[in-house]
Amino acid sequence: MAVSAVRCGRLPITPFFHHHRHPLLLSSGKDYSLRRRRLNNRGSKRLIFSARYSQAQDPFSSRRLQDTLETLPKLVEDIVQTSINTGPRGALRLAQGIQAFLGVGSEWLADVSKSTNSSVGLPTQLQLGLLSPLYLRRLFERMGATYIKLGQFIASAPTLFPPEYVQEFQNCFDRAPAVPFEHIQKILREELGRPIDSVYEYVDSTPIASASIAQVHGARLRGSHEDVVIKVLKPGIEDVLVADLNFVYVVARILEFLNPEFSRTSLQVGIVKDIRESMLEEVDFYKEAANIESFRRYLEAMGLTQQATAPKVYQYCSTQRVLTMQRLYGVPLTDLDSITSLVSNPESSLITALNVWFGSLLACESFHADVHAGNLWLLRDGRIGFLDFGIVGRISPKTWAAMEVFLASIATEEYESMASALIEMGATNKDIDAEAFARDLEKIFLSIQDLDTEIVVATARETTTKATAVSANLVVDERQMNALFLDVVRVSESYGLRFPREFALLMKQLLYFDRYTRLLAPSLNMLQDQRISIVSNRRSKYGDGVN
Ligand SMILES: Nc1ncnc2c1ncn2[C@@H]1O[C@H](COP(=O)(O)OP(=O)(O)OP(=O)(O)O)[C@@H](O)[C@H]1O
Repeated sequence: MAVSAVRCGRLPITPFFHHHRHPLLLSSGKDYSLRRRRLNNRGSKRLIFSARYSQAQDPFSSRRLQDTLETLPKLVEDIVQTSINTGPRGALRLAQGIQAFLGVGSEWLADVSKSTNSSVGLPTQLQLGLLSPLYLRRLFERMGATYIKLGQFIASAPTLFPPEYVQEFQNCFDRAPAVPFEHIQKILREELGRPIDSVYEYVDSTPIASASIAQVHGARLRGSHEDVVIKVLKPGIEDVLVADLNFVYVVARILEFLNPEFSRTSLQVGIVKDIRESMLEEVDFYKEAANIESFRRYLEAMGLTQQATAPKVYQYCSTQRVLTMQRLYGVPLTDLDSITSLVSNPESSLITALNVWFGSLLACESFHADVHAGNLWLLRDGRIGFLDFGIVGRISPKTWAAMEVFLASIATEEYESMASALIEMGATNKDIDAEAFARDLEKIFLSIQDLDTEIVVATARETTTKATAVSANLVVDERQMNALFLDVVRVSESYGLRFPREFALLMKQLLYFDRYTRLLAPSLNMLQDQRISIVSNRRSKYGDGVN
């Protein structure tokens, strides 16, 4: 089926939240586009929810204050112990931190002086100083590895952080200056325990990529002459991580001390533990290698190796700090021009990628939780390539079953089942008024009509019949869609629900996929298309499911 779409100022897009109240079916062959812009002021036009927000107890009531003071000695002891563990690397990191702080501080001052020259007052962004989402994000980028990951974690955890921060941190990019090649060579020699040229015919001195944690170089294996890439952990990164994670831990402890409500919002146990674990996993390439291998086993077991692949890992030249893997050749799935030169039907490549990924949610021990544009490729041989298994998630069948109902309910606009699916997923010990919850969810989705919307008309030609069907979709832009999702989370939380991290990881992933869909298959509705099996029918066939 050939698909083309009318561009309406932006890229032709199809919504993930397809709103079927609005489809506009037109007579065949006639392209039509309509742009609809309505007042879009979500800040002032807040929805009124019937939920009761639980009143946090005053943290400084006399009883509470007494309790809090009793925990002070433990806090001081913890902080002292953590500082001792951090050692001299703490001082070095502090110096780097001050440098980053001064850098972003001077950017802020420059912006303030520009604003004070204008007649309009100081924007809120500037009033908040370095704590505003924008400057904090810039500060994090300058602070490197831990903070960039922390920033990306904030972006992927709308259940835990304020929406303005979640949105701003979606722009938190992980690029870092390359480490000189001599340092990389030294690490390779030490890790391999033998001369580099006994393992590789050559290693390209110019890196393919350099991020905060690792650097990637192209190479060729001696003997088999296979093309590989070597991912090398940057020198000293573990020290930086230990110092930073300890610092984050201390901050969390202090926050918890000042406001014990934090412990209930799982800041302490949840966030810090999660960041600590997932970051420490990312600096252990044995873990990444194991994730890749498990994904390859899944492809093998499901007979999907003709459709998709992940790079083969060469164990004999991989260690905790060096990962040697098969070099894949292809283009990122978002590079439309290159993709159309490789395949005639980008839509079917996208459908394959979606099916393989959805299939892995339960059939594989872990799912790839970071399939952003750079990590999902269309290979020269037409297969889909999955890269970078540093961040993975694990989902229980119970959560996924509820997630399936939730996704289906978005498509069918059944708010009762949406409410019960969310209740099923979110941990709570309260009794929830499911009906009121469903009504509040409905309000959110009805509010989609207040968004800056656009109708995209797609013509889809059935190649066999040559008939042309024209359909239209109401679309919302990505940020607004995030806002919509955040509204769902916020109203759910107002009913006392707390979602597991995997819920946020899944939603983030769906938003990435939505972006690919808009680009490659504008008339495809990911949640409704029969060719995409979101509802896992393969679950029982491969025994490695997680419980
Ligand atoms: N097997 C491979 N074949 C070809 N290129 C690769 C391969 N693995 C990595 N690369 C290249 O190196 C880049 C960075 O690799 P990878 O994503 O694994 O590292 P990272 O440090 O985790 O980066 P990020 O977190 O930004 O994705 C990829 O975007 C890709 O261009």
